[in-house]
Amino acid sequence: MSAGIRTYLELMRYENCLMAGFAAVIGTLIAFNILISDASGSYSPENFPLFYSGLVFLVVLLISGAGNTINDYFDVRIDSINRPDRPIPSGRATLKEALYFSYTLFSLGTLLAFWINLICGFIALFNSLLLIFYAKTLKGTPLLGNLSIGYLTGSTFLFGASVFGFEGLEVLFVLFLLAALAITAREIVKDIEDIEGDKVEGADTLPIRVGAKKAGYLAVFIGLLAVLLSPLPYFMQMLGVRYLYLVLLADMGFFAAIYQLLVRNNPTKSSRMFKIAMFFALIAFIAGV
Ligand SMILES: CC(C)=CCC/C(C)=C/CC/C(C)=C/CC/C(C)=C/COC[C@H](O)COP(=O)(O)O
Ligand SMILES: CC(C)=CCC/C(C)=C/CC/C(C)=C/CC/C(C)=C/COP(=O)(O)OP(=O)(O)O
Ligand SMILES: [Mg+2]
Repeated sequence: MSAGIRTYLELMRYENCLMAGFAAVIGTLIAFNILISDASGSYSPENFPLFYSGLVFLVVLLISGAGNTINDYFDVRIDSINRPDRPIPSGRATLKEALYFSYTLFSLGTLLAFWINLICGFIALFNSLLLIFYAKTLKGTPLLGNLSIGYLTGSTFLFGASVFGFEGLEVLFVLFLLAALAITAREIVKDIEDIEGDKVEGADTLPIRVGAKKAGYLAVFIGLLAVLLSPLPYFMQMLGVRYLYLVLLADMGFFAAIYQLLVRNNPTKSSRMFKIAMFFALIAFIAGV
């Protein structure tokens, strides 16, 4: 029986896609907010690009969904050990269905991105190719794979800001950096969580290369760096004081994630706490506009 809608949504990991799309629109909002206060006066409050913001959301939703799907396509063997309940190893979706679905999403997302402007189009094209390269090859490269996902997720903010061309890109670099650091730390924690299945499969991840303890210390260092830099958007006057109060809540979540990893030696709970903290950080970004 062919895969149903629910299975395709599961393949996309639609919750991640919604969060990524939301982050991209926040990037558009924050860039616009900064550019309208710019002395040149080339932007005014009444001309917020609502239609293009919808396109930004849709492009990121499609391309991140494509990235999750192609990831499961190439991970079928390792997932049959670590995640046997996922759509492909469980038999609810075939490899061919997943591959065609992924390429359809990549193509649609990239075409829509070029509709916005050339910078958006080239970011979408580059990210699509990187997601395929990650799933096929890069994932098995210690740390480089983690950094790729960090860049890709952080790039959602840059993508949203690139609705305004290059000037949008430079104002959102700090948010890109914060997200990239937080996600990279979480990706290392996820590799610590998957170390047994990865060993059986002969994968070459950072925890397998240097040991779970040292990999954990690196994840903690990167996570703490993100927390230390988190007040920057306020002090750089990109976001208001509401951001500062709420991001301190998110920072407590990051500390809880670090506690779960270092003290309780629980990478599963740590990974989940990282994700909750990132969600609060997203809320902080929007509250700070
Ligand atoms: C310190 C500070 C203020 C950090 C900012 C953190 C922040 C706002 C991050 C944004 C993260 C974001 C845009 C997430 C979207 C969801 C997503 C695509 C995450 C990447 O997930 C890849 C992961 O491997 C999926 O795994 P799983 O969640 O287990 O399915
Ligand atoms: C900005 C634009 C146009 C696109 C960005 C698209 C985004 C947000 C990509 C980054 C996040 C993402 C969707 C990554 C997909 C690849 C993925 C699931 C990586 C993690 O996979 P594994 O390392 O295999 O771990 P699990 O499969 O166990 O989660
Ligand atoms: Mg995978």
